[in-house]
Amino acid sequence: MSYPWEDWDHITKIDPDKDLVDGETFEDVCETGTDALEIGGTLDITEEKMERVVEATAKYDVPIYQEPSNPGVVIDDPALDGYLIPTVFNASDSFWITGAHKEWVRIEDGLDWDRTHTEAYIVMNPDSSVAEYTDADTDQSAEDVASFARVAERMFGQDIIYVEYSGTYGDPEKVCAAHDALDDATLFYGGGIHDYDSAYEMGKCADVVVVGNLLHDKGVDAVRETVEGAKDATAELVGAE
Ligand SMILES: CC(C)=CCC/C(C)=C/CC/C(C)=C/CC/C(C)=C/COP(=O)(O)OP(=O)(O)O
Ligand SMILES: O=P(O)(O)OC[C@@H](O)CO
Ligand SMILES: [Mg+2]
Repeated sequence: MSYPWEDWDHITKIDPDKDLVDGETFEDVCETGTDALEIGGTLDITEEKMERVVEATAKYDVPIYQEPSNPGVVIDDPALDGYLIPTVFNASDSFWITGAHKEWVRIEDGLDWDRTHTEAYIVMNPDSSVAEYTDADTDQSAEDVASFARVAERMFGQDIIYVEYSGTYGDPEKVCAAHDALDDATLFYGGGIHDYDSAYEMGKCADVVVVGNLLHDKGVDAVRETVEGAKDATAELVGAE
């Protein structure tokens, strides 16, 4: 089975609780060259805020995926290409591994399984909201991260492994270790990507880099630079094969 993210280099993550930079529009976001939009955040997300972003982005030619942080914010909108449902492999509370998922399946009838996919998160920044929220054990060596990645792919059949440093730039050695541990799964990296060089460096390790805060803090020109960094990293890797 092949999946769209196998061809992506760059995702822009839009936090529905945050504004775009003054004067910028969702059309500008879609014109950065990013391969997909992921809509989600950890704090203060509501269905209404989600709907607003989906409505504003649906008419452009970039795929849009909802990334819900809890079952209560999932929206049913045909404009969505799909749902990327996190599961946190290093959460201390099993609610964030399978518990929330069980609740979701219990309360919703008729889930659209064809559009529902999971992301196996390894949460690495202890100061992020997502680490606090899921009580993640972020003290993981490169070997630990690689082992989590391998477990996620080989034992739990995950197609997306996500090394998450939300809010801070991570350790490329750990991200590369995760990549080396995978056979076919796609490695997402997110956290602190802020310019061409950081996107290029992480793009050399991860298959897809995810850019979040930069969009809301610095705007679309800064995001475009990260798209270029991520694409150049992939082009060089392909050229070297
Ligand atoms: C079963 C369903 C439908 C949902 C459960 C989904 C789970 C397990 C969520 C766990 C938390 C998680 C991994 C959320 C994804 C979104 C994310 C990482 C947002 C970024 O978080 P931060 O940047 O730390 O938060 P803020 O930007 O909101 O401060
Ligand atoms: O906001 P930043 O630090 O870019 O992180 C992106 C994303 O991985 C957050 O879930
Ligand atoms: Mg954030």
